[in-house]
Amino acid sequence: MTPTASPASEPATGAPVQADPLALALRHVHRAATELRRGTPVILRGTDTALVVAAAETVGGRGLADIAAAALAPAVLLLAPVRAAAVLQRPVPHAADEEGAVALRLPPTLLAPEALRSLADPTAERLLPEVPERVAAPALAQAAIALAKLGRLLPALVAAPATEGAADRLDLMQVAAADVLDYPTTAATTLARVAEARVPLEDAPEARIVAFRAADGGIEHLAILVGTPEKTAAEGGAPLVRAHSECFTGDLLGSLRCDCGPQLRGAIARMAQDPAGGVLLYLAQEGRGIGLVNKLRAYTLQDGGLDTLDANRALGYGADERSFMVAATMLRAVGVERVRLLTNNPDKIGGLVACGIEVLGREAHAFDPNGVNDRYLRTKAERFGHLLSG
Ligand SMILES: Nc1nc2c(ncn2[C@@H]2O[C@H](COP(=O)(O)OP(=O)(O)OP(=O)(O)O)[C@@H](O)[C@H]2O)c(=O)[nH]1
Ligand SMILES: [Zn+2]
Repeated sequence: MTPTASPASEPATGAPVQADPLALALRHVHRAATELRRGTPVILRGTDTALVVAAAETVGGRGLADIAAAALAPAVLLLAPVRAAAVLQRPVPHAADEEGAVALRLPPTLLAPEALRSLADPTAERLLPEVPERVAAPALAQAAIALAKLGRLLPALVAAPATEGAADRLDLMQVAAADVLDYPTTAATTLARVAEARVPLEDAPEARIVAFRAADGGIEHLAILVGTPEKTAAEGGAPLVRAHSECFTGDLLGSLRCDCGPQLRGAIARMAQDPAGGVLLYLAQEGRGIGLVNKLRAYTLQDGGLDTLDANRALGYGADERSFMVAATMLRAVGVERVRLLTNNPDKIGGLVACGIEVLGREAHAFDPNGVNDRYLRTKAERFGHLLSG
């Protein structure tokens, strides 16, 4: 740079360079989700409304004071329908839905960090001083629930319509509700290759790892290329592909609660034996997209009698929060668009096909129950429709 040149972010005229709008939207949403994780409120903006929200799981006295200072009307608690039904101790219409938000009035006894955590978390339930009453949900409630989920927090938020100028006055971050709702799709479409290396594996000496990062700067997804799948694809063939969602407990620690560890190692070994080679997509979608902390909570609920699907719903999450658009984008980036898919899950086939990947066939990928994961595997077959034979 010459001494007279403008900074790299500005052209010679001095006018600011227009940042990529998609990258900007992602960055805002990512920062807003991080604010919620810290217990700081953020302001969601619609076309003509604004909602100040904080996560019930993390908010403290300071955050609640900011909400009170920003609010046009008393704060309510937003919950996913299934969690709301549990708190109200009665069915709520559409409580089986995984979409939607229910609002509860927050009397002063419940507008306190401890009580809010009890309302949010079915694994931390204590006797509440009173049962709250249902009220109409404010505009943008659905985007608030979506933002908490993106932060891998319990989908439970303190919320109030915000006054004009509250963001500047209280130094709170603002984010467009539409950007929050579009985030998963936008993040998947901005994935880019950022690093690549040869990594010989015990079961697959010819392996390479390619790392992908979305424009939000969030956690990376990995593609493990075994053998020469790109060559197979270039010649019109279909390599083996597995879309494997991250499982810290199963993949890394050898947890017996699931079948992820054997599926991961088994897929790599199988690809190494296949002349067409393979691609294992290691997707940062821990716990079917609910995150590790919530998966541990789901395990606690499963030890109390719920199965894996109902445990997710009791936390306020859907049965499966994953999108396979990330997987499709990565496959396209490595030149593989026709695949033989290693899976038992028909939703993965449908998800990839919907994103333009041609699935020529399914290869069963089932391992025997281990004495601990028997119920988990049974639930996957009975309630998720997993196919357990070729
Ligand atoms: N929420 C939740 N997630 C779990 C539980 N057990 C395992 N998981 C997660 O489920 C994901 C495993 O899914 P996959 O093996 O990729 O896929 P699948 O849906 O079982 O389909 P397959 O391709 O047949 O294996 C990982 O992210 C695990 O962390 C559970 O009890 N609750
Ligand atoms: Zn697992």
